[in-house]
Amino acid sequence: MQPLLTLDDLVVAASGRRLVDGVGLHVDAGERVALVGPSGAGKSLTVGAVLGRLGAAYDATARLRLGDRALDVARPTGRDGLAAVHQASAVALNPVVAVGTQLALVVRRRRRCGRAEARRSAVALLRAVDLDDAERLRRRCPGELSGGQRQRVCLALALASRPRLLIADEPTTALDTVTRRRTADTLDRLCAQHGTALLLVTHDVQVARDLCTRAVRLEAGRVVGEDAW
Ligand SMILES: Nc1ncnc2c1ncn2[C@@H]1O[C@H](COP(=O)(O)OP(=O)(O)OP(=O)(O)O)[C@@H](O)[C@H]1O
Repeated sequence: MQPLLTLDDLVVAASGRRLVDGVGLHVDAGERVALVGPSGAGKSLTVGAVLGRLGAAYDATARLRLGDRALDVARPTGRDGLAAVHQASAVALNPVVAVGTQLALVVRRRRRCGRAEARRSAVALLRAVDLDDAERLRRRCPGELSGGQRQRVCLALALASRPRLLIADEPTTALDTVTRRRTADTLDRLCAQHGTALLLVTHDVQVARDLCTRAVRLEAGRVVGEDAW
């Protein structure tokens, strides 16, 4: 079977330095893979390249495929079926628009449905990420939510497009221990429910073990090993 995502020989350089050197990995449909390694190992640059979001400061080359599509690591186009959530996702929320409205917009873009249906879907998505009292919460702007609630809204936004692959870059790192556990459980349940594949960036081996079945280990910009459990 063809992997859902294949990355081969990723090289990322900036200011004349090779920061990522020949990284390769694959994720099968519905599979959950962790990208682990110490700070500075190249995890974020690797997923940035997969998302085509590295920006002009970097020179990046690789062979990258999503299903049968070849993608360019230097541009974010052609990523249908792929969604991302990261540690700082919450800052990308529009601070002056109610979170329910932001979600409904994504739903409408994807499904071309009416406003009422999009609003119902937005509430359902907020409930799906275990946000209590979704009906009331949808009317609030991001600043009126806690950090953990905002991170869940970001997860709901990522899942609103019904991705085949979710890339989660340290999605729980900024949260306290209890909220981290709850968010990891939600991620686990939602991926299982929808058969969504997961590429999880984490430096927390326990989170990797809880959520994934395989880990690719990075160090100093190179793959140094793989673990499966
Ligand atoms: N624009 C840049 N110029 C020079 N070095 C850079 C640049 N961007 C990133 N780096 C370096 O590239 C290396 C890999 O960075 P990356 O953010 O991918 O690490 P990471 O594994 O995600 O680390 P962390 O877990 O701390 O987020 C780091 O040593 C970082 O300092």
